Amino acid sequence: MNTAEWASDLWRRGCERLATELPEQQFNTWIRPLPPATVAGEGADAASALVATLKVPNHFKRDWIRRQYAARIEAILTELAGRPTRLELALAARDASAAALAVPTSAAAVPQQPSLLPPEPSAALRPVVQPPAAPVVLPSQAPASAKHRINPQLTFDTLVPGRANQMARTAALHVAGAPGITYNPLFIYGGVGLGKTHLIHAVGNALLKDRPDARVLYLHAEQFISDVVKNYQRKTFDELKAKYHSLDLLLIDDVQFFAGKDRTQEEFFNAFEALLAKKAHIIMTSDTYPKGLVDIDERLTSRFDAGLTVAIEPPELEMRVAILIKKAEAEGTPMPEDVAFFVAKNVRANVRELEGALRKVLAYAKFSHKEISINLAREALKDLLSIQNRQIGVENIQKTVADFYKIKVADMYSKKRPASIARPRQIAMYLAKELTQKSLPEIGELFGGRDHTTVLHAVRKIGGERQKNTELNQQLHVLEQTLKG
Ligand SMILES: Nc1ncnc2c1ncn2[C@@H]1O[C@H](COP(=O)(O)OP(=O)(O)OP(=O)(O)O)[C@@H](O)[C@H]1O
Repeated sequence: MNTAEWASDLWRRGCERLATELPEQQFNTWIRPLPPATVAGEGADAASALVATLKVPNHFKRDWIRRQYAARIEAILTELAGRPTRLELALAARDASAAALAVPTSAAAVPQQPSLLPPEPSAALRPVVQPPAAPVVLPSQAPASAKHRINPQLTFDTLVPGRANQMARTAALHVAGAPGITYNPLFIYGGVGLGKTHLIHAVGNALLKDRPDARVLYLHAEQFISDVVKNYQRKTFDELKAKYHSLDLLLIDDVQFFAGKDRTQEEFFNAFEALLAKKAHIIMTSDTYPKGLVDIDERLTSRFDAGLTVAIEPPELEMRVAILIKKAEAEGTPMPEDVAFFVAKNVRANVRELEGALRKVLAYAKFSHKEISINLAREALKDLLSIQNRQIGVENIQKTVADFYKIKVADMYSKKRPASIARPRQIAMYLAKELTQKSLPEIGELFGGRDHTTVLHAVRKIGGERQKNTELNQQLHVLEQTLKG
């Protein structure tokens, strides 16, 4: 096993272990999306420490992972490697290997001997948990190597509409009907499993239905990165250009993966400009809004934001019910509404989890030869429900929010009023109201004997601000997901 394989294997095993230790939700939110880890020091003196470097896309995630998981990751890697292993969390572009890359400032400035350049830092180590394999579609004119299918199941018809995806769906429908005109680029962001990939496939499918000869390409950002690396190594820049610059519609998933990949960003910038100039449409997805992206060149992020940026939120109860009913029907096993409500009330995080729960219920009904009922669903989802039903306590909310904003838990009960303390306290009150059954006076009591009107004020203030302030909204999502763990 060579060094890269050894490091990759170590990280893979570390992830497997973490996946068994952490609630699925936390693993999926914090560990699964991480780009590749590199490990330095292996193979040297067996007593010396290894340094595992994980690249994280922004300060926010770095701080959270450092506080919540770094010690455990270090302990696991130390055990698996049999050597002390220190964890470093690097903002993608600032680590040494990325900084060492010479980056051409324009396509014309590409070095004459690109093979002398090292590949993108992550090229040697693939992420352990890959993003879902990305189907690609190109019509007949496309280079043969890139001919694959877009997923025909992911259409507007199979996408359940709701408040959570209303804006994004409307914008996507608009683009599908008249690509290249308005909302270009369309930037869709939101948490894991909320339907971003589904939505952009739906645009591709719709356009191809109208115009079967349209050149449509769907790909995950990781594939773009490896395409750039491959073409640089082979010096086939024309192929790269031919593939991307000639499209009518480019659908690119998870652009946060471009963080720190300067050469990739350069090529994407070129493709982006070429496509917009010829009125081809670009739709991107990401886990955060353009200004929240870190280590992506500002000239790119400002362009990302120049068309329309829309969020997809976690689905509300009615939408979750509708999704369950529709998907059960598609499986040929209708789900009674009361059962759908029961499942939807208990599985709240995202659509992917909802699908997982549905699969369990359907399989349970099939193998036990029983009708689908609430009792059957309760039995089928026993493990999941025991986790969900773990009460979220106000104390846990106070601790999580205090950790997150780096204040003392004691400040949650104190009378201190500086904004750096008062605001996290208001956020904790808001979450306490949202995530627990406690009344306003009870919450006030748990926050150092405050009056219920103070709690009400905080709940209204944070609730109102979250509608307008994307950064706050994002932070609240992260806190909610972590607390629901
Ligand atoms: N509104 C919806 N109606 C029907 N199915 C949905 C809806 N939203 C999501 N899904 C389904 O949920 C699953 C997860 O969705 P998808 O892969 O599109 O999420 P995502 O936001 O791209 O997540 P990630 O960032 O983790 O890739 C898919 O099977 C998708 O078809």
